[in-house]
Amino acid sequence: MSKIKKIAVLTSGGDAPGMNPCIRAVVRTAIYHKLDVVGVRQGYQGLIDDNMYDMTTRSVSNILDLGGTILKTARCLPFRTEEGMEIAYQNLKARGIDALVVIGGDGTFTGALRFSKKYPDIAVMGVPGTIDNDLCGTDYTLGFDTATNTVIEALDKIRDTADAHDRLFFIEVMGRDSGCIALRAGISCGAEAILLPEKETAISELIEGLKAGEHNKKSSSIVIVAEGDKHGGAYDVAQMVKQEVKNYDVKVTILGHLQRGGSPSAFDRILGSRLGYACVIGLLNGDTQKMAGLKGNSVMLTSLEEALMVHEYKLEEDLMQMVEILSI
Ligand SMILES: Nc1ncnc2c1ncn2[C@@H]1O[C@H](COP(=O)(O)OP(=O)(O)OP(=O)(O)O)[C@@H](O)[C@H]1O
Ligand SMILES: O=P(O)(O)OC[C@H]1O[C@](O)(CO)[C@@H](O)[C@@H]1O
Ligand SMILES: [Mg+2]
Repeated sequence: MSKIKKIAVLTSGGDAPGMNPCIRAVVRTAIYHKLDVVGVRQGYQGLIDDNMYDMTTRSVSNILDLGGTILKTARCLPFRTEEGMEIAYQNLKARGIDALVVIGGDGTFTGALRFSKKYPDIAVMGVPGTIDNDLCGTDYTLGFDTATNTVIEALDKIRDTADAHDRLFFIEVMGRDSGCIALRAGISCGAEAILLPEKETAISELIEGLKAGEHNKKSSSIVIVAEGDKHGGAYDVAQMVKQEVKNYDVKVTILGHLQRGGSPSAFDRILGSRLGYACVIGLLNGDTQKMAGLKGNSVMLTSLEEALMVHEYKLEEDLMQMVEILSI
């Protein structure tokens, strides 16, 4: 028999499509199992400000198709301090909350793990909610599929105009520390080259590849630059390449925050529902400091420590090689 009686749920870090279906699943699974549920507004900031409200089954009606997060989110500096964590803990205790579900990325999990080690009497479970797909223990994070599809839609449009004008485009996509969107979107759109934060590409190699494309009578070329690439952003890379590929008219597009918005894809709605459900069942079974993730087609629980290990295995070397071959 579970000791948990009241759980709080929050979304933290960058918003990601699929967070709302996940909140819905957490709330309804908990209520079905006779738990009380509290929604925390603005991530960890809401814990510190005691900005929380009681949720009912109707609090999450008709939100499956909404992007963003009905609970709002934030990047909260005070939660990184011991004092901030203590205030958050006291606010949770005052409300009789004995478990916390956090939906967010690696930063959110780092905070959750620290908090849980300091205050183990509050059980903590995580759902990987970030467009970055930079967590271990899950093949996909919530929002990655929708964001990648959003990028693909934009890239297809850019290819039209690039082709019409015989231009070389440098497109910057999100991923401060993660090249997952860049790689998947690049394969989907036939990018000529992809620059990732996890793997340094020599500018000389990039130029050589673009010149080979020119030689092979390519009319347009697209280079995807993940924002965390070591050479800087797309503007910096374009500047370095420009002098060397004189025949191309060079343009730069930064896709920016449009990548985080929009209605979640079917994949993200289903993933959010499954992972939110699994977190509550985990809490009922006495689990804590774990993340619910998808491996193959199975939902699995992984320790938060393991979830935070390096994600580079998601950028398979053979895929990078394939990009080179398929773009000749
Ligand atoms: N070391 C830490 N200790 C305590 N809290 C932390 C720590 N790192 C991050 N956090 C908390 O988690 C929040 C979210 O982290 P971050 O801004 O890195 O986003 P994220 O969860 O990684 O999501 P995304 O990368 O998708 O935007 C931070 O604003 C902060 O409140
Ligand atoms: O502008 P913000 O909200 O700080 O978010 C930017 C960061 O968030 C992410 O999009 C993840 O949500 C990163 O890829 C990016 O670097
Ligand atoms: Mg992150």
